Amino acid sequence: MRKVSNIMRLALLQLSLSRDKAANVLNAISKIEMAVEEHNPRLITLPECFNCPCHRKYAEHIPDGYTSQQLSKAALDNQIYLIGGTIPELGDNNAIYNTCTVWGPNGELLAKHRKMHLFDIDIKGGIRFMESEMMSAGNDFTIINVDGHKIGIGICYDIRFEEMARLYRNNGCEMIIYPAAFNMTTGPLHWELLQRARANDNQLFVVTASLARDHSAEYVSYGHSMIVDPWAKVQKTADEHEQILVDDIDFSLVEQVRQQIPVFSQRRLDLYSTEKKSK
Ligand SMILES: NC(=O)CC(=O)C(=O)O
Repeated sequence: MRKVSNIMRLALLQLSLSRDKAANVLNAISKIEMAVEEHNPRLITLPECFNCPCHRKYAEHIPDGYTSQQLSKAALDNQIYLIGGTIPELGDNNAIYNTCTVWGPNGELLAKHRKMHLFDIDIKGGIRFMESEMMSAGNDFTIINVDGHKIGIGICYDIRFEEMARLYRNNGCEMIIYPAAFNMTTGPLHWELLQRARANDNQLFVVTASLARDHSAEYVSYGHSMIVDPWAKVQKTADEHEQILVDDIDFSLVEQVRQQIPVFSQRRLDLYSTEKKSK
């Protein structure tokens, strides 16, 4: 697809999470409207688990469930591309997935990405989390095309897996978007580091949208939604509070860094490789 423009305006919505799922969806919709009215972005991204914790009791079918229908309408009403954070998806097999939906300006479901790497960690004196006790892992990579620009989708813990980002780069992506919610143990240590590492390794934009921090919540999110450019520079970042982060992406930076530091053509593929396996 022909590139319409090298500049794309993004809005990242760093949202608070209440205990009321419908109120969380309404909050997202009103922040989408606010972002569009004030900044006219082409693409808006919501955080991981933006409407509820990832539990079976909240799970919905996609695209027929309540949240999907609201996101579809919001994309259509506001004529935007919408990366719909994540919601717990009830799959046909009765399994639950942590799933990101992607909506086009006509309200159509362009893609859904099921978190591929489940967040199972046990840090002594820090956080223990076993996502696989509730959720199943997705098996598919997701690349969308917005105005001729290929964008890969990952979810939170997926960012730790360099091979996945590399595969997106190898398939032509200029950006990877991760709806996310790091925590107060790993956030200060790894949040920015991982984004800059993925951006640097693959010479593309890395974009994250996080939940806002709430110390009274069972899971305390780190916040700090971020845009990192292909030079691995933090282009823009939020603090920990609920907010709308807006900036223009200049995709010509991708080509610029790839030309000036041509690591991809300098790789020794005669000695090593990273390939997608067929199922
Ligand atoms: N919450 C996650 O999926 C990932 C995370 O917090 C981390 O990798 O650290």
